[in-house]
Amino acid sequence: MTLDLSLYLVTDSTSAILGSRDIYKVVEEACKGGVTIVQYRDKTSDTGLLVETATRLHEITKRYNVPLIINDRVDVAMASGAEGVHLGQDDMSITAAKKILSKDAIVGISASSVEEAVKAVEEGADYLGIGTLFATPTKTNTKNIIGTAGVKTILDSISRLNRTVGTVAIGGINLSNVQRVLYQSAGQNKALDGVAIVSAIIAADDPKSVAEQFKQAIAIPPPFITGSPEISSSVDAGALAAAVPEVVQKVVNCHPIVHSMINFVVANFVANVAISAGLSPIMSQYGDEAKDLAVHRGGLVINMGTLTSASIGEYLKAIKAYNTNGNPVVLDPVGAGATAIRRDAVKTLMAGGYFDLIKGNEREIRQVYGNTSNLTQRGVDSGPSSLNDVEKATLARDLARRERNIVLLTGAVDYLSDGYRVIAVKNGHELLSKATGTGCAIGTVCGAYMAAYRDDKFLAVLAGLLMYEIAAENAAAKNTVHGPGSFLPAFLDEVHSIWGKASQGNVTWAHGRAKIEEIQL
Ligand SMILES: Cc1ncc(COP(=O)(O)OP(=O)(O)O)c(N)n1
Ligand SMILES: Cc1nc(C(=O)O)sc1CCOP(=O)(O)O
Repeated sequence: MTLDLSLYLVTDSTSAILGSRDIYKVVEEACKGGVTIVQYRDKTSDTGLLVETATRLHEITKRYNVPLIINDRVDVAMASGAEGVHLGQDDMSITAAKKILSKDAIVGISASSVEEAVKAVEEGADYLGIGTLFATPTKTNTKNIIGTAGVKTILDSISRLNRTVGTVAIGGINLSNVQRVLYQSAGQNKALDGVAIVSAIIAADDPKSVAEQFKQAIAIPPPFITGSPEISSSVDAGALAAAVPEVVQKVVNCHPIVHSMINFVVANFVANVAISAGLSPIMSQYGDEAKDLAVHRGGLVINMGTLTSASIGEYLKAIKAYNTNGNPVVLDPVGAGATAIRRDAVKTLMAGGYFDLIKGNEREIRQVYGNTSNLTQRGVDSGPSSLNDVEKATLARDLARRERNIVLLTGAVDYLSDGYRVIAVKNGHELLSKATGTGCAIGTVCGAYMAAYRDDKFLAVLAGLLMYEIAAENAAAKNTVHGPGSFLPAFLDEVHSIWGKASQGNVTWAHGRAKIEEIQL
């Protein structure tokens, strides 16, 4: 049997995951759905039952030409005729297992650090189970949560050894993060060979269908090289505009928490916008606090406007907490190209976690993307544009496609993309650019919108943006508004007025107001 690690199913017989279902049926359905290797992992049964279950599982997996691996127990692998074992760092050594097992037996081992991985490869492991990728309720006593950045470091280290070894990541992988796990963890010369999944398949109502969906997600061609045929790039601007009021209503009814690690110049204004919009803001720069805050299904905003020597470490702690809890994170790379410190900060943050939304002006987005030829940035203001409309739309699309996220490139016209769909949003008012904080507040609003409306992040960001920019248009139209000083309070009033209407189910505020255009690239 060939070793195909691409979709590696690890079983779990506990009531929390398997429940009252039949493990044999679940494994058989998963094999039908296309899992390529199965590990029988049972931490509590006695040896007799382990051998009996493994033997029956092996009869099933053989029918699908899928290798069966036994967790921890070389004796059970031998007694059941399974194709191999998976060892933990505290189990028998690879050398000892290889001595006992047949010469073509598969021996895999867990690795959570470069040292463990290198040692395992040198000892002749057939594959590594690299983790813990993300925190997971399936196994809470894990050593080290390493994220995609940790997996990438391990892959880079073992690729230098010039030895053949398979690799899978394990821990918290599900259908919504599997593609970015594969993309973000890829090292320079070595990518993961697959993903190991427990609860997302074993606890699923329909394991076959979920396995099929994993197969599809894993098979999507790498973005950037070719457009993905599975994902539509066409936009129905009218339908998007029509969907916005309902999203705004859902968000205001949900009153999501939004944690802003925001610059001190604008913190007060941004908090006022958030409160006026019916959101629940907290402005905390203390990364360790994020552990407690990240459990509330809110969003996090990283705004680099007033970096200090301590900021990056604090940001990384908070990003990790929100990524681990599956809650959205926004990067607002304020002044990204202005100094060497900020340029490095962008790289560190991009490698250290996942951003659901990157929001910035043209120069900031170019800096994040790495399109920096002839790019100068003197301070944190946007400066004159050097790209035409199509180039801006392309930049937003390409960054979103590369990062598998949403990109909002702000300016007189905003460009919003999820890597496939691209729209231009022509709402807003010039007065928004005449005061500090008005751009930063968009990041906070959109972070909260993505947290409260999870069906479509692209639509969530669009809804937050339109609510904000229509409020600005309403404020600017007031005859009491003569400039930035009178605009800001009027703007807060208008945000609050839309909140009031939306919370009563009144959608008239949005009628005929969205100025959205599809961009075909
Ligand atoms: C594919 C894969 N990777 C890692 C593990 C974890 O194994 P281990 O460290 O032995 O921990 P337990 O599974 O024994 O709790 C795995 N089982 N499979
Ligand atoms: C069995 C196991 N080993 C891990 C490790 O980090 O070594 S994490 C894990 C459980 C993974 O479960 P799920 O896919 O449900 O998150």
